Amino acid sequence: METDLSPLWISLKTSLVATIFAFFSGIIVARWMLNYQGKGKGLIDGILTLPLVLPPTVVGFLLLLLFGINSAVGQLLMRVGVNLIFSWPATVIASTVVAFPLMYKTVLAAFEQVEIDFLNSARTLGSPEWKIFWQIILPLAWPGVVGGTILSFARALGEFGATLMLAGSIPGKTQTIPIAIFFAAEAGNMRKALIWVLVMVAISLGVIAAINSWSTAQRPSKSLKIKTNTFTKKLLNFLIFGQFQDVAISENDSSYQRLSPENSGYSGFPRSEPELLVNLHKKLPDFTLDVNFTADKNPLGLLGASGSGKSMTLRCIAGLETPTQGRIVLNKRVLFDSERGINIPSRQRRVGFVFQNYALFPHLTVAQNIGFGLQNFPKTERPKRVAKYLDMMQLTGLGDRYPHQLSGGQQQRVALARALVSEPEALLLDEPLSALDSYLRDQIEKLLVKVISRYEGINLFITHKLEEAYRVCGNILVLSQGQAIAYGSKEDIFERPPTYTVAQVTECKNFSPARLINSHTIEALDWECTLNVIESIPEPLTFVGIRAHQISFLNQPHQHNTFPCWLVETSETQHRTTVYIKLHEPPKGSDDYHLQVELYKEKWVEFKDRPLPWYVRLDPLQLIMMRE
Ligand SMILES: Nc1ncnc2c1ncn2[C@@H]1O[C@H](COP(=O)(O)OP(=O)(O)OP(=O)(O)O)[C@@H](O)[C@H]1O
Repeated sequence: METDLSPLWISLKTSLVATIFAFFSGIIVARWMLNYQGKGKGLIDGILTLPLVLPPTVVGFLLLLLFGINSAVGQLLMRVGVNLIFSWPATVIASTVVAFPLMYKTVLAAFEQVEIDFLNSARTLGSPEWKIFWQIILPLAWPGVVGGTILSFARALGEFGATLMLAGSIPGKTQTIPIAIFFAAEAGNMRKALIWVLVMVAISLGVIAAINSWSTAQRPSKSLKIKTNTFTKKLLNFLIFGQFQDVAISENDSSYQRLSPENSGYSGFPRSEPELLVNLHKKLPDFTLDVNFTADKNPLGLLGASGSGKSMTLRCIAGLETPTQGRIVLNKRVLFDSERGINIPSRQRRVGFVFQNYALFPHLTVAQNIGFGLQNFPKTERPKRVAKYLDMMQLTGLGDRYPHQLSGGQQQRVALARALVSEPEALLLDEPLSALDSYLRDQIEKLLVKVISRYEGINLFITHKLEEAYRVCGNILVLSQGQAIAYGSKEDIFERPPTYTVAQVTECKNFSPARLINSHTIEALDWECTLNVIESIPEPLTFVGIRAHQISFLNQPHQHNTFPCWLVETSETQHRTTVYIKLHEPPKGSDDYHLQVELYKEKWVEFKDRPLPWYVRLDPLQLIMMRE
């Protein structure tokens, strides 16, 4: 008996075409839903997912209502001579409708998994949203897209109820394998049904094997190790550098040596003194940011406790967050003005951003990462610029590696090169050294200081390390609970912090409430002493403080502001000892101390065995008088 193989071909043909439709529509709709923030998002998502949860016969019935000859669509199609019902296209429609939600849901989930910092990073590098989608979101979500495609194919292949209702069971025309199995079994032809069942099982096993192999391929992406094949790499080269072949990036390229701002093709860098004016008000549910400052060529360090609003300030300047009110002007260009309704998108701000976690694109090589921000530059110039910055950041020879093949320090330098390569007018660094160990930190900090000193734009630098801020920046802005509480040269901020909070943020350890006695004398209430002062006393005086390393011990009480003291306890780091002391009388316990003094170990070893009491001097020149 000759076997009619038409159900196999119809099934494969239908599933394939339905998968192609589901593939494109799923990606397009998922992309749209990713950005859609309007009303009814949940409802729209529910409607799009409905065919996944409804019984297929219900879907088939609804499709009949939509496309049947009595419906508006059916009537319209009839007028042009098309009757969809009980035709092969009807099998495709039914399969597409049931396969679509699987594609849409899987792809949307994959899109949502792409880290927001990758997208923000691409935005600050000047990429429009459609490029970000093609070059970042889609490649990173690709394993999910493939998984969704395989699932959609499997669902389309197994479709039965909706197809039967809309397309019927016409052998050689609309009869698919699942329908053939049903009718064979119903007619008592168990042998025929079994053969189709075995065919289905074989195809299903093939699909499961495909899903498994893709899940395995997807797993490395979690550790950001994306496998990129040669074709993908070339394609990305084409998208980024404008050429398919591997981009020759060599520091020996003579044309690279000739590159200078004058012949670089870029003419946008302002020749006048750079200036950034920031006046920001941003209201969040549990936090309000209110800062107002200017920055010039001198690097500005942003200091403040965790959650004080440092990152939010940088993100508003870069256009990654929108202030509720305010104005941001960079080199006379208004980037944001709430009153005039101006909000320049991030990609047009010409602001380079280095993220705390670097946000290097894991599927792009080092050269492609650095070249990502150069897509508006002439094609011939891009590799030369990349080579220049590879060299500047001591990354020569690493252009072809992927981020996961680099050390933390190398990744940091790539992030810096990527932010700088297009010569932005401002460079914003959000704790750029925080992920490095102390050895690398020192090395990269030196490089950073060198690079920043050559950089001609505005530089804002967030750090939690005071020494780092002191070494890298000329000016300091101190934030506390969303407010700028001090702003000035680093010397002023560190030597004369105006308030208790600024002194705390700049790591002053010793404080006492204080009261004015006369223009040269104050009383330190907690320390139970009277102190002579030299500097002018602020009004109203509330606190006096002194930094732990600026307190000295004497052998004899022979000067002003010298008091007998007793040792309470000590704590040690590898080079320094912190000594806790009680003034005027012996301590009653380990918490009973007035001051902490920091000494180099050698000095402490010299001193520690001397008989008590010792004498401690609070130098009038080192006293910090604060208002609050
Ligand atoms: N998208 C957001 N929605 C609501 N609140 C937010 C959002 N982003 C930040 N915040 C809040 O804004 C405040 C400031 O956050 P920000 O990240 O600027 O702090 P930070 O000073 O940079 O802290 P850290 O030093 O820990 O990075 C925090 O209280 C934070 O919870």
